[in-house]
Amino acid sequence: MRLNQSPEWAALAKHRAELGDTHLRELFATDPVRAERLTTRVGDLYLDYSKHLVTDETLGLLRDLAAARDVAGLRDAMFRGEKINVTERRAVLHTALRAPRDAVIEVDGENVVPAVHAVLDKMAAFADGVRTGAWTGATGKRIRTVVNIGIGGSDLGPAMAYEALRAYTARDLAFRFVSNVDGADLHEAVLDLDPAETLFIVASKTFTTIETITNATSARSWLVAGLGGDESAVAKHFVALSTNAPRSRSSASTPSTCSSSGTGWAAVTRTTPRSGCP
Ligand SMILES: O=P(O)(O)OC[C@H]1O[C@](O)(CO)[C@@H](O)[C@@H]1O
Repeated sequence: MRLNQSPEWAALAKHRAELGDTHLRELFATDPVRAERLTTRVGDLYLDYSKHLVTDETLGLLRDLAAARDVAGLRDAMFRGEKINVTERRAVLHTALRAPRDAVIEVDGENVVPAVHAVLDKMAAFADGVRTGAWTGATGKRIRTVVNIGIGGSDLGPAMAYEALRAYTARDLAFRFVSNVDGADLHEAVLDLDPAETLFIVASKTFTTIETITNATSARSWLVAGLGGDESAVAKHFVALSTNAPRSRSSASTPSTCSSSGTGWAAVTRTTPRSGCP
């Protein structure tokens, strides 16, 4: 049964209609401790839903809906590593990405935490190299601008992380995000950049997304043209962020890029054509 056809959904919709034009001011006036009652702490997060149009009845109806859809059961299945992503038939282990090194999270009987940390370590080592200047562009110049090419979650995710952690970014590095397949987006993003100082991150979970591959291919042409036609320069200016290691390795835009062991954990790593994948 679809969510919006369930009796619990209908009860919520009816309740919403009954609330009508009730104003938050009325809810605060009739319940002076509302601000204390309808707030909670979860770890570092302070959640304040007192300023939403909710009453005790609303919360009860929401709980009924969650119970009817087995949210708690699915949450537990997620933590157990069961394949609750039914469209991709895979586990949804965002929890594993945040787990400490010594945690044990099993998928199909295998603890995935070491694989996650191996990828995180690789990503950190690469990022450190860019920040310190140990990783340079093909001409030996330091990387000054990082351009993320991706769409949907592969644009919003990196952009959100950048916005959230902006205060901690290296101030001698600039970051740009290209997602629109309209060539104007990439054109404007690289207009004032020196290819010798530019690193492209091609972010795509599947590495099959037409907009991203199109933009990456255009970026590659811009880079090679800007560096005097030197195709080998691509290896120092493109990395892939993907769960599809084979595809990202063979991509024309990131021919020298390796992902991790194909474990399904997103990886951003690279190598030179000479050294092969680590
Ligand atoms: O990361 P990918 O595989 O390039 O996909 C990009 C986006 O395209 C979608 O698959 C569909 O819009 C989104 O779910 C995803 O964020």
